Amino acid sequence: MAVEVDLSERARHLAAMADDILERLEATIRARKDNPAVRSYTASLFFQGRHKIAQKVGEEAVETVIAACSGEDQDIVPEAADLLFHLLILLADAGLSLDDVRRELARREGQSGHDEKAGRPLSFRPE
Ligand SMILES: N=c1c2ncn([C@@H]3O[C@H](COP(=O)(O)OP(=O)(O)OP(=O)(O)O)[C@@H](O)[C@H]3O)c2ncn1[C@@H]1O[C@H](COP(=O)(O)O)[C@@H](O)[C@H]1O
Repeated sequence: MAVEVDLSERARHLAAMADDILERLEATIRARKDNPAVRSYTASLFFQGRHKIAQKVGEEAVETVIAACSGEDQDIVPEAADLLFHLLILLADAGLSLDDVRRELARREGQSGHDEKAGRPLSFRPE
């Protein structure tokens, strides 16, 4: 019983930490968008525009896949961080935020992916 309490406290702690850094990073990214700094990588991506940002998201996603399929499991972590960072930039470029994604995930909460897929019109189910 005591172990269960410890585990759930640890899970809450880890979730709070994750929220924190994502919130801070999102705020930094928004600040770079509103006030571009000369030596800012983020600002340089906003300057290059949507296609470049989307391309970076694609590259980082592929690098995450490669790490998942060929490296040590720990190698996924830095690639996942790159992917999340660039995804936040893409959201910000589109005037969207983590809250929009949170709302979408909350909307889906409790609905099995299998059930959702089975409920799609046939035209959305190629296989
Ligand atoms: N979390 C990150 C972060 N993760 C990855 N990167 C950068 O993302 C780039 C992606 O790596 P790549 O090798 O794919 O990129 P590249 O080859 O340089 O780019 P391309 O020329 O291929 O487009 C690297 O330059 C990384 O340093 C990041 N750059 C910034 N941040 C955060 O954003 C904040 C603001 O950074 P600036 O906007 O640079 O001030 C920082 O304080 C950090 O908190």
